[in-house]
Amino acid sequence: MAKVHVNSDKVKYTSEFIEAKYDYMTTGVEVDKDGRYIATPQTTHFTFKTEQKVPTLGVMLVGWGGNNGTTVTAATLANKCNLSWHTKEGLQQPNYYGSITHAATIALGNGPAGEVFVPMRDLLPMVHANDIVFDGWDISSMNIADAMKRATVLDYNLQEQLRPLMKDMKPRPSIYFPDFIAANQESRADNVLQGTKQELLNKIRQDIRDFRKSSGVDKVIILWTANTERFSEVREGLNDTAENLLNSIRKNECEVSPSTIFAVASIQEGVAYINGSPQNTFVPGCIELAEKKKVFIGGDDFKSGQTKLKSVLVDFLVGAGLKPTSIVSYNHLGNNDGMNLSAPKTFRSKEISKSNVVDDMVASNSILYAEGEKPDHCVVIKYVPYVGDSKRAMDEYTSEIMMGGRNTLVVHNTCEDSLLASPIILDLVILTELCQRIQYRVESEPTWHSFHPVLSILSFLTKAPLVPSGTPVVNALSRQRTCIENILRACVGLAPTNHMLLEYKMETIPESLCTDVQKSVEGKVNGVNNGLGKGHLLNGFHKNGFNDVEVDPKKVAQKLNGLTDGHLNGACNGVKDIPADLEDDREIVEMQR
Ligand SMILES: NC(=O)c1ccc[n+]([C@@H]2O[C@H](COP(=O)([O-])OP(=O)(O)OC[C@H]3O[C@@H](n4cnc5c(N)ncnc54)[C@H](O)[C@@H]3O)[C@@H](O)[C@H]2O)c1
Ligand SMILES: O=P([O-])([O-])O[C@@H]1[C@@H](O)[C@H](O)[C@@H](O)[C@H](O)[C@@H]1O
Repeated sequence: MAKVHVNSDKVKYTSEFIEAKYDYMTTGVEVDKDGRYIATPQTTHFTFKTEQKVPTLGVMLVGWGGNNGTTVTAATLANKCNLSWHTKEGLQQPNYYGSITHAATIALGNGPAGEVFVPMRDLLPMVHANDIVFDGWDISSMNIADAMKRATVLDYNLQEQLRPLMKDMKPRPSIYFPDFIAANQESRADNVLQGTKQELLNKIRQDIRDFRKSSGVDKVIILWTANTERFSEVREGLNDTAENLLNSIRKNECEVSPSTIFAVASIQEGVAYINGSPQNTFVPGCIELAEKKKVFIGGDDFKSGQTKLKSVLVDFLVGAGLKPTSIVSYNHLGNNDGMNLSAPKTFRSKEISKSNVVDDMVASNSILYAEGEKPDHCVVIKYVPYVGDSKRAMDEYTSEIMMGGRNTLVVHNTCEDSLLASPIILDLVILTELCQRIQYRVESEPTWHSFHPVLSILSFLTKAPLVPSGTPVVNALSRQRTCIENILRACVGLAPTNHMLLEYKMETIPESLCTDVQKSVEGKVNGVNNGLGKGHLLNGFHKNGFNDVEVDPKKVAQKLNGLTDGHLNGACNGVKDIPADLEDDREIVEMQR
């Protein structure tokens, strides 16, 4: 049960559903014959319905034995068992930092003491990471405890505590086509299925059914965190339609990749599939199959570090009217992913996903950029074994500023790749599962609908967001996050967050916007012109040197105006003099202004 309860006649809570009426307000834009933008406000009346029951969730990772797969498994076990461990800095507690569904908050609204922030997960019932059951496949047979050791991501003291819990976790044999990943991966490929592509597809489907049965979970989601593959060729007759793709698998076509076979198997089993790597798993035929089967798919390529920062910095620069003209992104890392990316064909997949992330932001500002104009953008990735999973990203952003000026930002960003990717894996599967429990209808139509099978709400978590055909690709991180927040808010009938905070910007506040203390304090304090704006009261006097006055705004208002509790809770009424014992305080405030 979610902890936030919306008090509205438009929101109905039952044991089974949360049902919320929501007016979706947008703006239609047309350009008239004179070149003017004609903006027309539009309102669509939605009803959202969210199942309250949170299922038990099984997550099958392709590449389970890798750095990300072992780390996310270990992290959930450490949190679930509340394992702490000694490091040179002291005793470390487990946490889910980096996960927006476990460690991020949203601004719910305004209370007596100002804005109220609540955990994002408190809006709607969500799976907790502690409860996820992991399974999966790997071309390496190493058990997950030994693979965790191989990954050298987590502290030894923690690994030793986790070993008993993970040593019996064995990745299932997987599909291995050497041509799709770097040749340097062959040495670990001792856990490989044999057979035609159709036989492999059938085996993966069998694995999914076997896991669902043996684990007893209510739902399964499959996520690819195996090595980056080269791009598959997209060709008419091969994979351009669902039918052609299925025929190509039946005909054992060599150009069908392992990841696409996994995706097809997942979709055919009605299981959502997420691609954490940059390759084009979702060839057109695979997307069509997902659409036909109404199964969620999402991707591509976790947005974890260097690119995540890029989608913030470029958004800031362009949004501020500054013109990035050159972006150089270099990084080196020493994990197995880095070794796999040292091959040109697999690097190319990553180069594409890391390079397209600025396109939407650049295209949003025709003042700065002419049609088709883009900043120089270079991506370099080098394999340096010694640094392991601790990727070093170095970026240089050069921008044109006013009157021919230049600004250059240089960033050094040490990204512990798997510790940044693991919370993203959790958010991907938790948000996907939540979306499976959300339905909507428009106006009073009888039919309930689900989100489009291509789950573009996941864009915040991916470098190269997969979106429904013909819809916009948004990479700006702030917009992506606000999209998630506002969709969750809509599901409980709350208006989208807009950061306007009009309540705190007006000379007089409409009755409907006042909270009790604001009414009592604002009306009386401003009246005596002592400069004690609500900001002072609501932020606590102690910040302004009033150490002897309670921080609680209600008590402060009472003290300021000798008000009874009844006054504080009442409507705005006449201002009284400041009691003598606070007279001297007013002078301090005047000085502070
Ligand atoms: N911050 C990050 O770590 C980050 C960010 C974005 C994307 N990614 C992507 O996530 C993926 C995993 O990253 P990692 O650091 O865990 O890499 P990793 O090399 O440690 O793990 C990949 C695992 O996949 C296995 N594997 C390879 N081909 C397979 C197949 N066909 N079936 C099953 N298993 C297979 C390998 O044996 C290995 O254990 C990579 O594609 C990487 O590009 C990682
Ligand atoms: O997410 P991000 O930090 O921009 O990109 C990362 C790359 O810089 C890194 O080289 C690669 O190994 C990771 O898989 C990840 O893709």
